[in-house]
Amino acid sequence: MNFKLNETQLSGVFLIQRTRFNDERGYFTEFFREDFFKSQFTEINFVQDNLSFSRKGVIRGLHFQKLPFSQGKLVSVIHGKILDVAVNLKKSSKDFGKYVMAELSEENCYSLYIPDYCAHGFVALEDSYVLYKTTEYYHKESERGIRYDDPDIGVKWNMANPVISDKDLKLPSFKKLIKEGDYF
Ligand SMILES: Cc1cn([C@H]2C[C@H](O)[C@@H](COP(=O)(O)OP(=O)(O)O[C@H]3O[C@H](C)C(=O)[C@H](O)[C@H]3O)O2)c(=O)[nH]c1=O
Repeated sequence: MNFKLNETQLSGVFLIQRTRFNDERGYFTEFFREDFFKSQFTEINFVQDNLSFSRKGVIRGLHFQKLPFSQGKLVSVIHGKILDVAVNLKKSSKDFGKYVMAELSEENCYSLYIPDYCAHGFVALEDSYVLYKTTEYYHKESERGIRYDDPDIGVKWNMANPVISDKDLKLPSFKKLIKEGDYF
């Protein structure tokens, strides 16, 4: 099998190492195999693929969709390098409010599986094309998020003067999100 699953310090979030076959022409790598995922995760069914391009310095996130439209995500980098972040929003979890960060790049062939009870975001360390599969369709009305620089979550983005959308700059704090009951 061309995939190796590694646990992270956040329960339910997994780093997947993809095999890359290099030769004089370039390289080949499998991005996704249903049999591998079904063998590791029982209820996983991806329904949508997304591609976003981010210039160096862009931060997108921290986003999630509320139940019943919550989305598990399999995040990969086709070209470039990102620091990918998942934040546990499951109230009953020992990891509630904690985050994990993983470097995903074309070079390291890592993908990150993020369960649907996590918020997701990333910073582009280089111009990057990010391809990710989701286990639920986009549902605009269910979109929620937390400010990228929330002090209670404390993500260390290591990016001076990041480029962030107006929409993301208006996202609530983690404390406000909890008050509104927007957690799992
Ligand atoms: C996510 C999404 C967006 N759109 C439309 C809505 C906007 O007109 C435009 C840009 O959307 P947005 O600014 O929300 O894109 P991102 O900031 O990259 O949002 C994503 O970034 C973080 C990191 C995520 O994990 C989520 O998938 C998602 O929230 O694409 C769609 O038509 N379908 C979609 O699935």
